[in-house]
Amino acid sequence: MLTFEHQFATLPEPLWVACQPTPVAQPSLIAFNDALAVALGMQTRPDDATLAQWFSGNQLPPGAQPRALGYAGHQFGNFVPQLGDGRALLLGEVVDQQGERRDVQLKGSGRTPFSRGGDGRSPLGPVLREYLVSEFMAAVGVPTTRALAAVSTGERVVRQMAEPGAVLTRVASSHIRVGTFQFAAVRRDEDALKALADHVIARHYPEAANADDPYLALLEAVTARQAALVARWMSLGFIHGVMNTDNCSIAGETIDYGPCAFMEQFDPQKVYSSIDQGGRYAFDNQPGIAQWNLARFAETLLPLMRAEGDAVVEQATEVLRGFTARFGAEQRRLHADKLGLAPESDRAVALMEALEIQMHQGRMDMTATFDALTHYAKTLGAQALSADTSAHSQKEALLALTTQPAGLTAWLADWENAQQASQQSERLEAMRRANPVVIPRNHRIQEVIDAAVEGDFAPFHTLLAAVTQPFDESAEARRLAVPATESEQVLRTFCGT
Ligand SMILES: Nc1ncnc2c1ncn2[C@@H]1O[C@H](COP(=O)(O)OP(=O)(O)OP(=O)(O)O)[C@@H](O)[C@H]1O
Repeated sequence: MLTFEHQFATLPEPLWVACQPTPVAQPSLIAFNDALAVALGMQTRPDDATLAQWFSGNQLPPGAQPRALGYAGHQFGNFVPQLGDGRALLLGEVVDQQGERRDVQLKGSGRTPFSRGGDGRSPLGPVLREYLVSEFMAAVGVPTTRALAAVSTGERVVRQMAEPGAVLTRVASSHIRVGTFQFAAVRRDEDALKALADHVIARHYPEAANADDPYLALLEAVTARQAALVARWMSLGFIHGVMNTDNCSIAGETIDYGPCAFMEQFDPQKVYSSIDQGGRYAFDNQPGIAQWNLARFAETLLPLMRAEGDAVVEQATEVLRGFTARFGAEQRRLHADKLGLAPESDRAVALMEALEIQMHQGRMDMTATFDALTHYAKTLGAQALSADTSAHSQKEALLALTTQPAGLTAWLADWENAQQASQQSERLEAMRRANPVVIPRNHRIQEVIDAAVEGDFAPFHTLLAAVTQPFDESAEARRLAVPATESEQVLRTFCGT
């Protein structure tokens, strides 16, 4: 059993509202994440029917006290003072086997006081997308919310057309966002704001409590986590798609997988989301947007900070400026890993910039490029040891990915040079782990959703197995790793609300 606690209930009530889920017609379990359930402390697994009842919201798991959390947010730069959990309910918190607190939340469980005009529901497609992508992120070590369960409701939800409905159970270090702070700040409720900040410090950043100014230290800690997070996204070609302040997690986890996508052909200005018409959340804009979101966070904290007047603004600005250096340091480390270079290599950044130009000009698939480069590095290492001759064919495989082989050949010569000093097996291992074979490609997700809408969940389970073993080199993994052909490409993603 999961033992639910309610630390959030100690926060003042404008920040949350008690609310019950709305039962669904015919809950049926699509997926349950047994490994995560065990990590959360579930010792015996209830049967599927019970899990379907619990994780559709039809019956509450023992101890759960559902709450909708309030939050505000800048959406595409425009401030909305009240958003909140319009289709989600926090069941409670559990302490996992590591002693960490985790929120367990239903998403798609019916209307709440924050629903505005919405129906409180979620279509099946976005539930499967979030399940697949968040579990992939966890498998490659990117901080993320997790998927515990997906349940179909037996009801239809009406969007562009009627679609099957589903409920996702999501687990997070917490669901507190920059928007949660904005919600308290816009009400000028300093007590709620302070209670929230103290709660976050106690839960996520206890070391900040001992700083001269705990709230400045909180800003610094959240800035560090966001910088590290966005660097990880960039290293995988991940485009979040809707980096509003209400989707900027205070715990530094990826949250809200609505219109997200992994870039295939490398393009720094790539946008998938149909609602991101101005390209605000394009691939290369993501670090700057994260910093912008953190500035909105800083604004909410100013009244709590110790210094006053210009001094407090200067201090906060200095911390925000630090984002760039933190992001850069993390990115350098990740670049070195992706290229199979020693972490201290000063050539990683220049080589990566040059490779990005090659990938862009040569219309190269980003994931396939790094996968092929990893293979090539391995054969080069083997060649040095045993005169292996497959390096030639690995190089050919890499060159087959580009429309500009001359440019890539020249780049490879520079890279091989830099590589020579770094051929130890642990470097190759780090390179492999920085470069997954399988990612949840957009067209594969779409295939899974199309089959699931017709009642066939087998493709979902196949893809889930592959993306949660993303470094696997099996034939099935290789099949799912193949980039979309031109006709298969998914050019636009949708919020899925
Ligand atoms: N079908 C719906 N019914 C009611 N409210 C909704 C619905 N879809 C979205 N919302 C609300 O609209 C706002 C923005 O939606 P958005 O898609 O960013 O969030 P979400 O995907 O529902 O939630 P999260 O950020 O927790 O993953 C949120 O307040 C959300 O609760």
